[in-house]
Amino acid sequence: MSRLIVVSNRVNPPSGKGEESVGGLAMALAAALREYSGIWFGWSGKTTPEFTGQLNMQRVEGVTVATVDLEEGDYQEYYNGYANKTLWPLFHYRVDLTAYDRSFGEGYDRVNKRFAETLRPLIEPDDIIWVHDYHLIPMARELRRLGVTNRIGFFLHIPWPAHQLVVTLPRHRPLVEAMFHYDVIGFQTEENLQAFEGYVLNEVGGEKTEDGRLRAFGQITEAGAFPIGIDAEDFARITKSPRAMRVYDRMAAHSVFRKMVVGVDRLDYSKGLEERLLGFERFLHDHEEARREVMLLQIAPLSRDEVEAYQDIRHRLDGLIGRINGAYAEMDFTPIRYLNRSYRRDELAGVYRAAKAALVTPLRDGMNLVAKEYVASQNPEDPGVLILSRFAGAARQMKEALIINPNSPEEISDALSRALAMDEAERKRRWEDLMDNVTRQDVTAWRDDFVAALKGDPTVQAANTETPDEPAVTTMKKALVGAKK
Ligand SMILES: O=P(O)(O)OC[C@H]1O[C@H](O[C@H]2O[C@H](CO)[C@@H](O)[C@H](O)[C@H]2O)[C@H](O)[C@@H](O)[C@@H]1O
Ligand SMILES: O=c1ccn([C@@H]2O[C@H](COP(=O)(O)OP(=O)(O)O)[C@@H](O)[C@H]2O)c(=O)[nH]1
Repeated sequence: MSRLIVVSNRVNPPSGKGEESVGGLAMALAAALREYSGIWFGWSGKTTPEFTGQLNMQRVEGVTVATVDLEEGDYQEYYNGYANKTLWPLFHYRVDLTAYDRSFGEGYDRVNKRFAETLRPLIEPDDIIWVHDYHLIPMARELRRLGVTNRIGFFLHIPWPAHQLVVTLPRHRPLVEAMFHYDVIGFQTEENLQAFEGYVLNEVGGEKTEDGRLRAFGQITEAGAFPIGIDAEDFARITKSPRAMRVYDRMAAHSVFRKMVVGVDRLDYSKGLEERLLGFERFLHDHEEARREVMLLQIAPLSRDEVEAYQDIRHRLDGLIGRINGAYAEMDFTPIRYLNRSYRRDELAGVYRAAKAALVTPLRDGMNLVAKEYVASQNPEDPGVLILSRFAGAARQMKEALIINPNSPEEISDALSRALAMDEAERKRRWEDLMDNVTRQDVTAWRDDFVAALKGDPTVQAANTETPDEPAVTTMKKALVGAKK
């Protein structure tokens, strides 16, 4: 059996203690690799004065984890720079925060080359290689330059933005050209896929082949939508763990005669935290009767805190929360509890279960796994209500959530009052539908669909020839779904 080599900037080996670092990508890959005896390669999270290229190898629960340190300058230009000051804001529609600095692009290319050179000796002829996210778009190009002919796939965890935004990047063309060195490219949603196709067809004169693949820059690649999921089974298990139960009991005891609403997000401007708080403030303003009754617990661990835009949002949130609590707190009641630390997944599961509603209100989000985790930890007999931004990738699947526009404080306020007043029958009906989706489209389905596409499953290719008008990846996924029944 061929090995799976997963490559991502953030590497997060499962410790078995639920103490993994925060972020959906690392959570999902830890779960996806659990059943593969593969290799997980990426950044160690540490920096050194000079790049050594030395591999740190460890074996964790059947997975070989291989990491490399970054040189301090590379970390600044590649991670803080091109990845998080250029691509992240631009791909989340924040041109106003996007830095177009040439040195960042150079650092980005340099690190991708260094990663490829460090990984190269580990690759065996039958391995399949799966590269993740915006930090590593040029990885396949660099590996091909080193003579790697293995199948290589790429999955973008964040949105692919509209054509007009992509072209604001001074070197957008080489970036997209680099993507054509992959055999398969995956996006979170059909909308992201269409935006990518729109760029390829309209900006660089690319075309669709008869079997639905994309041809441009003299290369052919296969692009598809593969919505990521959570490990729903494992989440259900941790929800019943002693630690989750203890947290649930504590939170439930605190909220006797009160209703708790929860938010859990990295402290990131894309998560719509300010807008959420303004919506909550509006709710308190409009619903006098709820003022001593409803509290918001917002967990927001710090993220990318060397980047100015993250420091700015942190300061703004501190001010806003102070203002709202100052206006609406009582001597024995504070409406917003705000925590800048991270919690273990089992602790989160207990908190989610105790919350009558969850506010997931990003302004843009690739997927948002918190939305799925909230659903997976509910009590089927008394489930809470998910309030979800239409701009999260998750909204494409989770149609029975209360879908809102996060830019509107009134919509957030109205959704809150509707959620907190919703009768049990409606809550159950909505939850069952959401849970069905979270369970069916879980992380295993995501991994298996992508890996099957990357392997170019021959039975699926036969299916393609029968329906030439359909994109190959779509046909492939249909065949796989059929096979699983
Ligand atoms: O690695 P960091 O810089 O600390 O950031 C954490 C991760 O944030 C982003 O997560 C994305 O992936 C999730 C899973 O697909 C998805 O649900 C979410 O919408 C995305 O924002 C980032 O894309 C990852 O690379 C980071 O590791
Ligand atoms: O204190 C925290 C806050 C968040 N998370 C996890 O971080 C992930 C966040 O993923 P999501 O897709 O929602 O957003 P991202 O941070 O990747 O943009 C989820 O699995 C959360 O359970 C965590 O483990 N502890």
